[in-house]
Amino acid sequence: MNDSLQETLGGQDTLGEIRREIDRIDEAMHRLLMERGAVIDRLVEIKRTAETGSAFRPKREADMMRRIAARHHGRLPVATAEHLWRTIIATFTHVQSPFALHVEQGSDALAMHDLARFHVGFDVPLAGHATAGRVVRAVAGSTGDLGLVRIDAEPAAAWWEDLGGAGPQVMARLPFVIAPSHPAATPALVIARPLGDAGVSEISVWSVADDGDLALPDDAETLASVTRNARRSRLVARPGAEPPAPNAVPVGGYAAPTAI
Ligand SMILES: O=C(O)C(=O)C[C@]1(C(=O)O)C=C[C@@H](O)C=C1
Repeated sequence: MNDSLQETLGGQDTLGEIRREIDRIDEAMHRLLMERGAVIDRLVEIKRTAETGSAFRPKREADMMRRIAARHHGRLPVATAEHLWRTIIATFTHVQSPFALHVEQGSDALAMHDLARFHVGFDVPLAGHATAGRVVRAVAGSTGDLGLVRIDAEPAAAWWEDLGGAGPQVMARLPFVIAPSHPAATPALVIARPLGDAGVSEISVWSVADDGDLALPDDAETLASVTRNARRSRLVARPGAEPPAPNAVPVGGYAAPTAI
C-alpha cells in the first residue's frame, strides 16, 4: 500500500497523522535538550568544578542511569536509551570542563573504541594507549582527563599499583546497565584523579599483594591478578568500605552495576 492510499484510509490513524505525532515528539525532545543546555549554564555558575578540574560526578550519574533503567519499557532497547543519556551527560560534562578520555587499546582495540564512544559520544576526544599502565600515567599527568582500562583477568602488568593516594583512582565500572544483548558489554573500569566527595564507594576497590597463599573474604571479587617472582598482586573489589586484607591499599570505588 502506498503512502497516499494509506493517508486516505478512514477509521484508524493515517500515516500522515502518525508522522505528525512523531514530529511533535521530536520537536519537544529537541526543545527540552536545548532547555537542558541552558540549565547547565546555570549549574556552571554554582558548581566548583575548578577545585578538581573535572565536572565528572560519578555518584550523580549512577543515580540518573539507575532511574532510566528502572523506568524503561517498550520497543526502544534500554541500551539505546542508556547511550543517548550517556552522550548527553558526557557532552555536558565536556562543555563544563573540557577533558580527553584515554583508552587502553590492548588486544581488542575495536571493542574498547566502541565502549568509549558508547559512553562519551563523539564530542569528547579519545587518546589511544597500548597498555593500561600508559592510560594511568596519562590520567595522572592531566588535570581532569578520564581513563578507560579493560578488566582483564590476567593482564601483562599490575597497573593498579600506580592508583590511589593523590593519583588516579577507580571511579566507575562498566557495563553499568546489565541487559541481554548489550552492544557495549566489554568489562572495564573508568579512572580519574580524585574528585572529592563526588566519587562512589558502594563497592570499594583495593590493591592487594601477597606471596600466593592469602585467602580473601567470600564477598571479595578479584578483577585482575599478576604473579611475578612469587609475589602476587591482585585488584580486588568488595562491597562496603572494609578492606579485604590487612595490607590492602585503597584504589577507588564504584556504584554497583544495575541489571534489568
Ligand atoms: O549534576 C552535575 O553536577 C552536572 O554536572 C550535570 C551532569 C548532567 O549533564 O546531568 C553532567 C556531569 C556530571 O557527571 C553529572 C551530571
